[in-house]
Amino acid sequence: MVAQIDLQNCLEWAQNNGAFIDPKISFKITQEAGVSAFVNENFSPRPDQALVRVPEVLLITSQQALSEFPQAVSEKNLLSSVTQLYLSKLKFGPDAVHLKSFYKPYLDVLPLNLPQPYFWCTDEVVNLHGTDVYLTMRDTLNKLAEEWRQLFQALSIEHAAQDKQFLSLFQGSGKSAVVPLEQFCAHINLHKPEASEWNSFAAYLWSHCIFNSRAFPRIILNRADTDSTNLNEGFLYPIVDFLNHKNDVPVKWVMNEDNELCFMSQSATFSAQEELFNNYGNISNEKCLLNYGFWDSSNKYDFSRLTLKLPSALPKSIPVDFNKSGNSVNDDGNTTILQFNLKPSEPIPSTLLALFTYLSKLKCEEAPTVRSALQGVDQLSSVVSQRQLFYKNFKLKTSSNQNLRPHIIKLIKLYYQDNKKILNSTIEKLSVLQKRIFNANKEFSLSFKTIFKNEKTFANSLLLIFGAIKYEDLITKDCVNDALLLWIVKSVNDKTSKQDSFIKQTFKEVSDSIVIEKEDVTQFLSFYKKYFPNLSEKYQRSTTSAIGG
Ligand SMILES: C[S@@+](CC[C@H](N)C(=O)[O-])C[C@H]1O[C@@H](n2cnc3c(N)ncnc32)[C@H](O)[C@@H]1O
Repeated sequence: MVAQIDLQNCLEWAQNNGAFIDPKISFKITQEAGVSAFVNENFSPRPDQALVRVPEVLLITSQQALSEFPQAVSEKNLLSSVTQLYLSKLKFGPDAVHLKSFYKPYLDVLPLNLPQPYFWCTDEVVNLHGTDVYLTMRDTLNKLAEEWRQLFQALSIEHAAQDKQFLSLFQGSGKSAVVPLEQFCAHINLHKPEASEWNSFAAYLWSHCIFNSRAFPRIILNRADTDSTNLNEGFLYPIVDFLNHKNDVPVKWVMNEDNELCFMSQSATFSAQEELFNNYGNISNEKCLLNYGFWDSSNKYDFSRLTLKLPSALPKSIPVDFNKSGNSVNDDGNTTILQFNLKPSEPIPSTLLALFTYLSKLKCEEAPTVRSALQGVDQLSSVVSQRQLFYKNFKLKTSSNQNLRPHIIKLIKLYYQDNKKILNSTIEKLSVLQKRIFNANKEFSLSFKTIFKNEKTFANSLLLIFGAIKYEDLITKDCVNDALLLWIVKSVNDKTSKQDSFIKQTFKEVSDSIVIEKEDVTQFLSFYKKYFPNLSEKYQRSTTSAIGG
C-alpha cells in the first residue's frame, strides 16, 4: 500500500510544478481501491469547470522515452513499448536514474504490488484453469514476452541476468510454440518486480500493467503528429490517474490553450464525501479483472463469453455475417472459432440463435423451419448448460504450502458466481423462447407428453425400460430423447397405424436426403445395443400383458 506521506509529496510536487487541484477535492488512501479522490462538500461543478489541470511538463509520454532511448527514434511502431521500458527504467533503474528523476514523487506513488492476476501466485492462478481469463493471460504474456525480446534486440539492450533461463523458453521452442501460463507464473513468483532490475521481464510486465491500468490515449493531447499509427499510444497523466473507475460516469479530458490537460466532471452534483470517479470506458468485469484487478458484481456491462469451435469452415450459405455483427471469428480454414458475449441485457445474441437454427437444419430443409428453430434452441441450451456446469461445479483448489490471499479468493469466487448467473439467465430465456415458439405453432405440433398420455402401451414399455411411471420421470432420469427416438422407430415400423403418417412421411423425406456415414452408425451404436433387440421382446410382452390385463 502507498504511504500517505508519498501521496502528499506527489500532490505538492504536482502543484509546485503548475498543476491545479480544486480545493473541493481530497485524495485519500482506501483499503479497497488504494489512492482515491473524494469531494469535500456538496458541490455542483459547471460542465466546463476543470477540477484538475496538469501542465504538459508533468506527463510521461513517448517524447521523454525517446530522450532516454534515442536509438528508437526511427522505430515508430515500437513507441508504446519504448515508453513502457522508460517507465521500468525510471522506477527500477539504478539510483542515478530513479532518485534524480524529475518524476520521483509521482513514481513513489505508483503501487509496486499490483492486483492484476498476472501477479497472483501460482496456487491462485490454478483456480482460473479452464476459464477465458486464463487463456487471455497466457496469450497476453506470450505476446508481451515476444515484444520485450524484440524491443531489446532493436534497441541493443541486454536482458537482466535473472531472465537467462526464462529467455530460453522462447528461443528454444520455435516461434509458434505457446509457453504455458504456469511457466510464467513460476518465473514472476520467483522474481518480483520490486526485487528485479529495470531490464528484467518482471519490471517490463509491471510497467505494462501500469500503462494498461492508468495510461490515457495520445489522441487527447491534440498533437499535430498524431495519426492512425499512434493515436492509441498511451501516456501517464499524474493526479488524474489517481481517480478510480465507474461505468457510465460522464467525464471530459480536454487540452486547453495553455497546454494544460484538464479533467472535467459532467455530473450535475456531488454530495459531501462522495467519491469523484473517472470513466475508463464502459468495461466488462473480465476487463476490470485483467486490466485493473477488481470486480464489480453490479456491472451492467458484464458478459459471459461463449466460445464455440466448429470442426469446419463456416458454410458460405450461412445467413449471418459474424464479422459484421461484432462476434470475433478466427478461421484457419479447418476449424472456425466463434466467440459470443452473453450479456444480462441480451442473454441470447441473435447471431448465436441464428447460427444454431442454421446448424440444426436438415438437408431436406431449404430454409430454417420451426423444427430447426426448436432443435437449435435445444442444442444451444445444452451447450450453455455444459458451460454453466463448469462454473457451478467450481471448487476452490488450495495447496498446503501456500496460503491464498482472502481478497483474491473473493475475486475468484465472484468470477465463477457471476458467470454462472449470466449463463443461468441465458438458459432460462432459452426455455421461455422454446415455449413461445412451441405455443405459436401449437396447431402443427405434437407433444411427446401427449403421446405419452395417449399411447398407454408405449408408456407401459417405458416403465419397463426406464422405470418411468409418469412423463416427468423421463425428464428426471434424463431419457426423454432416447424415449422419443424409440417412439419414432416404433411409429415408422408400425404397419398397422395410419395415424402417424406425418412421422412416416418426414422419416422418409429425411432418409431420402441423407447419406448415412460411418460416424452416424457409431453415434447410435450404443443406443441400438442398449435397447434392441431385447426391447422388441419387452414391447411384445407389455402389449400382451396390456391386452391380457
Ligand atoms: C488509474 S488507477 C487509480 C488509482 C489507484 N487507486 C491508485 O491507488 O493509484 C487504477 C487502479 O485503481 C484501482 N481501481 C480503480 N477503480 C476501481 C474500482 N472501481 N474498484 C476497485 N479498485 C479500483 C485498481 O487497482 C486499478 O488497477
